[in-house]
Order: sequence, then C-alpha cells, then structure tokens
Amino acid sequence: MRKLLVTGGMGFIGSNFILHMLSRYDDLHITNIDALTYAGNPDNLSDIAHSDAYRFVRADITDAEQVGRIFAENPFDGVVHFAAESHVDRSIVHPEAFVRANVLGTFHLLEAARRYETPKFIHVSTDEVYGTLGDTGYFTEQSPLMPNSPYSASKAGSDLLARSYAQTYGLPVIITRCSNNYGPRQFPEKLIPTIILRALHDEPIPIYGDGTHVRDWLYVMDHCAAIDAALRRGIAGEVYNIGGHHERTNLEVTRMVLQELRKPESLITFVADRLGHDKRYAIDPAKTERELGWRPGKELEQGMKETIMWYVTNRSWWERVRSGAYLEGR
Ligand SMILES: Cc1cn([C@H]2C[C@H](O)[C@@H](COP(=O)(O)OP(=O)(O)O[C@H]3O[C@H](CO)[C@@H](O)[C@H](O)[C@H]3O)O2)c(=O)[nH]c1=O
Repeated sequence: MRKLLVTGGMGFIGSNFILHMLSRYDDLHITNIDALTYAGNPDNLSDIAHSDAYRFVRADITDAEQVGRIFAENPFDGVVHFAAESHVDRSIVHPEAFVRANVLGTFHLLEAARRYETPKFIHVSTDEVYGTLGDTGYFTEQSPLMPNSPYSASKAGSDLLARSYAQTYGLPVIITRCSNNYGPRQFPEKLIPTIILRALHDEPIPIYGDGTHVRDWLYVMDHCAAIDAALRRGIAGEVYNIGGHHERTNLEVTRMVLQELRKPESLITFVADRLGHDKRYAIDPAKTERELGWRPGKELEQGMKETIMWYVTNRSWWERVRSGAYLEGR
C-alpha cells in the first residue's frame, strides 16, 4: 500500500486530484491535510469521507509543530503539495497571508520531508511565477522567474525554496507549474465560476480592464493526470510546465459561457483593471509531453460545457458556498 500525503486537499485542485487518484489506484492510501480556510470545503470530498483509503486531518502548514507531528506519525511514500493561498486579487489586498502560507508553509513541509526522508515531493506551482508574456512566445521551464503579484512572488519564493532543498539536501523535489485551471468545485472567486454563477443569476459579470488579457485554460482533471504522471515518471530536481494549450482572452471565454447558457452579452460589465495585471500566459508543452508522456485531453469547448453542467446540476454545492453555510462548525 502506497501512502501519499496531500496538502490542501479540500480545495479545488487538491480535491479533484484525490478523487482522481483514489478512482485510479487500489493500492493507495491518502492522508489529506488542510487548514480549512475559506477556500477549503469538506463538501468537495464528502463522497469519500468514510473510505478506508482516505483520512482527513485538519492541520495548518504554517504551524511547524502540526506539520512535524503528521510526518512523525506516518512514513509517506510521497507528498503532493497543493495547499496555498491562490487568489491574485486577495494577495493585492492582504499579501501577508500569502507569504505565510505559501513561503513559510512550504518551508515547513520541505523541512519535515527532509527530516523524514520522504522519497518524493511534488510542489504544485503556477505559470504566474514567470510573469507576463507579450502577444507572442511561450513560457518554458527555462524562462526567468519574474512574478508580478504578491501571490506569484510568494509562489516563486516557495519554488526557489523547493529547488534549494533538491540542490542542497538532495530532497527528491519535482516542481510543476500549471496554467489556469477550470472545472468542477472551483471556488466562485475565480473567473470561470464567477461568469457561470453570475450569468445563472442574470447578474453583471465584472471584466477587468478591456478584457483582452489572455489565459491558457487547463481542465482540472487533465492537470490531475499530469501530476499523477509526474509522480510516476517525473525526475527529481526537474520542473514541468503543465498547460492546456487553449489560449483565450477573458472576453472570449466569457462569451463562450454566455452563449452556452443562452444569456445576453449585455451582462458583461467592464470594471477597473487589476493592479499589475499580467497580460498573457501561455505554455510551451514540449518538455512535459516528452518526459512525462502527458498531454491535455479535454477540448476547451467540451470542458466548459461539462463545467457549466456541473454548476447547473450541483446547485446545493454553490448555494452552501455563496451563503457561507459550508463554513459552519469551524
Ligand atoms: C475574478 C476575475 C478575473 N478576471 C480576469 C483576471 C485574469 O486576467 C483572468 C483570470 O483571473 P483569475 O480567475 O483570478 O485567475 P488568475 O489571476 O489568472 O490566476 C489563476 O491562475 C493561475 C495559473 O495561471 C493560478 O496560479 C492562480 O492561483 C489562479 O487564481 O480573468 C476578470 O476579468 N474578472 C473577474 O471577476
């Protein structure tokens, strides 16, 4: 039985990853640690809450003692580290929380993995550490780190710490850097669920600036499959970029969702631009395709239809999020 520690497993990508892994492997046990901050939602994993292959421990990675205790109790065969403050707009208002969770939290995990000689550590990061692109070109794993927001700077800091643990201590760390994820269970502060939920309610959809900013959209289950591949085939000390190969402007994806829901474009409302707003992200997938044998499988139009359908049919999930009911008992 392989034992995996997943951090931040109650969040959007972490919960999809746990569901992916448990549906795929019989010989796996997952311990999920999550601090249950606002974006950690136990509803995401209610279907497996009582599974023998799964255990949830509420723990905060900013607390070194809590992290140390988890590692002392369990020898893990691998760590997949998702836990992070992830929303750029929040980082502009409250940067400190991002430094604490993303830099200090990652440091505590790396230290524990070093002390207990964990044989594999996947540090899940973001293409935002590379900063912004102009109208052409792609990020490769060699692109310089030029983060522009407190969020991406904190992730770049954690990436560099992870790198240093590989170089200095030989900790078998792999860093993955993904583009913009979308799919089921995404917290409604992000662009895609914002569009879907506001459109369903006939509410104005805020588009920052002129809406020409470009993101590379990656279906969350494709991302999970890529991390799975990194666990199995990734080389320690390496970085792998994970992109969806679907570049669209924010206006294009907004129109796509509105069309699918048969809602008018008049819902689009241009608002003040995000400070330091990165213009464009796009990923050169060559290394990841070659070394991990992975490529994104989901077409954007199909993935978007399925995502919209998930929100339409899982009304109680987002009603509990919107009302704050999912936070009860914390
Ligand atoms: C929430 C919101 C966003 N936007 C714009 C800002 C961005 O250009 C684009 C996507 O915004 P967000 O959904 O916040 O995602 P973005 O800032 O690109 O960052 C995401 O993607 C990154 C990967 O690229 C992850 O590392 C981040 O954790 C994740 O939050 O849409 C709007 O125009 N209106 C909105 O209401």
